[in-house]
Amino acid sequence: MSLQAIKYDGQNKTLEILDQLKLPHQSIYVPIRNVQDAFKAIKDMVVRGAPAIAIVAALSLAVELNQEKASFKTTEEAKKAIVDKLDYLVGARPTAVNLGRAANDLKKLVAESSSDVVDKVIKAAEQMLVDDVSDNENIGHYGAEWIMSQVPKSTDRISVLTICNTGSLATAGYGTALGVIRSLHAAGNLEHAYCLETRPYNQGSRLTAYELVHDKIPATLITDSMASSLLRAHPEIKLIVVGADRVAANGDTANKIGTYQLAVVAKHHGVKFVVAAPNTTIDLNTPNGDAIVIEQRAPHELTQVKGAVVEADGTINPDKAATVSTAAPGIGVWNPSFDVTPHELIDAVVTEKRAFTRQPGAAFNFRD
Ligand SMILES: CSC[C@H]1O[C@H](OP(=O)(O)O)[C@H](O)[C@@H]1O
Repeated sequence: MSLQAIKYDGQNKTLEILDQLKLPHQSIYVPIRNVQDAFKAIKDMVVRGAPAIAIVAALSLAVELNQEKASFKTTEEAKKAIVDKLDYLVGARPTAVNLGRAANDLKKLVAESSSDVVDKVIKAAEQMLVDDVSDNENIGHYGAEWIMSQVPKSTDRISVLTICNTGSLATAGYGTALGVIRSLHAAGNLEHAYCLETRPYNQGSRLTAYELVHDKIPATLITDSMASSLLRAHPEIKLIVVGADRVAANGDTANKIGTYQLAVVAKHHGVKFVVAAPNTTIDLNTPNGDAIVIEQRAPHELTQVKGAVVEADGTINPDKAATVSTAAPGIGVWNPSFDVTPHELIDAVVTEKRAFTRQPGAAFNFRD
C-alpha cells in the first residue's frame, strides 16, 4: 500500500504519480514526461488535491525544461517557453488556487531572472515538493493544538468527521485536514475518525479510507447523506475538519461539494468547524466566496460508477474493472466539484503558520 502520490527523482529529473483512479485496489504509478501529461492527469483526476496538482504541474515543467534546456538559444526564448507552459497548465482545473499560485510564483521568478532561468525554475519547482510536507506537519500540529484548546481539560480524546481526501494522496505527504487527524492520533487525542464517501469521485471511500486503514487509525466510513444523523447519534463528535481548494480574503472557503452542508449541520449541532490548508491556499486577491470559480465536471462522473469486479466468491478482482450506469438515461445532471462555505460557519482556518480565528460577526483577517 503506497501513500506517496508523487514520486520525483531529482537526479534524473523524472516524475511519476500514483494513479488515483485505480486506488484502493491497485497501486499503479504512471510517468509524467511533460506538461501535456500533467495537464491530462490533473484534468482527468489521475492526481487530485489542491496542493498535489500544483506540485505535479510544477514538477512536470521541471521535467520538460530539463529535456529542452539545451535547445534554448537565448534567455528570452527560454523565458517565453516557460511562461507559455505555465499558462497552459493552469487551465487544467480552475478552482484550486494552489495551481495558479504556483504558476504565478514561477512566472515572477522568470521575470526577475536575467540568467540561468531554467535551472532556477527547476530548483523552485523541486522546493515546492519539499516545503509541502513540512507545511502539512505544521498544519497538523497547529490544528490539533487549537482543537484540544477548545474542549474541556477533562477531555483527552475526541472524535472527528471529515470529507473528501486531504491526506498524503492530496499533497506531497502527511496531508492537511487528514494531517490534523494524524496529529491528533499521534498525540493520543483521537477517539475515532469518521469519513464521508464523497460522491461522485469517492475520495473518502477510496482514498481517505485507504489512508486511515494504512495508518491503523480507528475510523468509520459513512455515506454523504448520513452526516447529520451521525452527529445526532454520536454527540461525542466535537469537530468537523475539512481541507480547502481556495480560501477567500474574508474566509469564505471553496472545498469539495458537500462541505457547505457539513458546516450547516455543524452549526445546528454546536460542533466546531475547522478548515485546514497551507497558506498557499489563501487567496487574498479573491475578496469573498462569490468570486470563486466553481469547476463543473462531466455528467457521466455522477451517472456511472467504476470499480473492481467482486467475484462470485466475494473476492475483489482488481484486474477486472467495471463501469456501471446507476442513473436513468436522459436525466439532467448538476455536477459541481466544489461548493463555498461562508466564513460565518467556520470557527478556525489552520495553516502552517497558526490557527486563524475571527471575532463573532467579523470576517477572517489573514494579514494579522
Ligand atoms: C488538501 S486537498 C484539498 C481539496 O482538494 C480536493 O478536491 P479534488 O479531490 O477534487 O482535487 C478536496 O476539495 C480537498 O479538500
